[in-house]
Amino acid sequence: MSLKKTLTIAGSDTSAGAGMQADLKTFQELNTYGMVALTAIVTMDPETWSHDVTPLPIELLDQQIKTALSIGPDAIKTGMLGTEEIIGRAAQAFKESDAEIFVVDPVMVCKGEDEVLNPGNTDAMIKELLPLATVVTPNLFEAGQLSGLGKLTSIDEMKEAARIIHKRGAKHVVIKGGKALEGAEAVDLYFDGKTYTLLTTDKFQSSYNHGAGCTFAAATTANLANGLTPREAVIDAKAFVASAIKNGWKMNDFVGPVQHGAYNKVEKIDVQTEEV
Ligand SMILES: Nc1ncnc2c1ncn2[C@@H]1O[C@H](COP(=O)(O)OP(=O)(O)O)[C@@H](O)[C@H]1O
Ligand SMILES: Cc1ncc(COP(=O)(O)O)c(C=O)c1O
Ligand SMILES: [Mg+2]
Repeated sequence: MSLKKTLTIAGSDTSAGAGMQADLKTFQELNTYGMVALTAIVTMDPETWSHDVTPLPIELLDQQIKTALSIGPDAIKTGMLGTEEIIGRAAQAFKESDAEIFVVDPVMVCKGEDEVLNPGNTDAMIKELLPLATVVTPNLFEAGQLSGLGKLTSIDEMKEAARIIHKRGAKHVVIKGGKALEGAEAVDLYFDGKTYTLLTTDKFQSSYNHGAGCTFAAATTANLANGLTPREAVIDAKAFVASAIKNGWKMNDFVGPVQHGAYNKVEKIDVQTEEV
């Protein structure tokens, strides 16, 4: 059987819990052939863990995309894009490809950093990426930005944001309440244009959750490439990332990555679904 091919257009997280490293590990765990077009390299100061983001020359991104498209990805995912120009290139890459699946993880901030990567990016994401997205996976903050509603604090507000983001063109929307929404459970909201469904697991006490968002979107991408419906793909991705978070580990005094292989190698976690 030939493997489905999954391409991520994303940044490199040198600590390797998030970014393209998370994507490739997840693509591999879910039996797809993972490929990368790299946008930027993120390094961390060992003393403070503050992040430096160094973009790659745009010509080099163009060359990578050309190579990757010649191999014929079945599904394309975006992660950290960083600039409006790169957002435009990612949209163009999907349009030029034969892929029918486009998963947009609208990365605006890194966990532990409160600085938005580049405020102008939000408009470019709305204009260029949302109309193409099969699934978009904002966290609570990003959903507030993409919908224009600002800070979201309740399921009702998440529903309103999902409706607006869907209207802006994304076919399926998952707003990750995750770590940011108060409560004893980790609740995400899935909207397919008709029905709102809450996806819920226990909220694990782990603060070793670096890379959770990338891992969730990468698992969604691989699941779609492997033929799951969008609803099945996001429910299974939620189970995949829940195992990864529960089994996250302490890397140093600043950060702990998720364990990308925990779903296959340690335990599977139940996801409750409820229409609201
Ligand atoms: N403590 C936790 N326990 C269980 N699931 C979590 C926890 N924190 C986040 N998640 C889940 O991990 C996924 C990524 O969410 P989140 O960490 O909010 O995204 P991001 O990394 O993009 O900010 C979501 O499915 C979310 O519900
Ligand atoms: C290259 C890169 N992409 C994406 C992210 C976002 O990671 P998360 O999955 O924790 O939202 C980070 C965070 O450090 C990163 O370095
Ligand atoms: Mg994220």
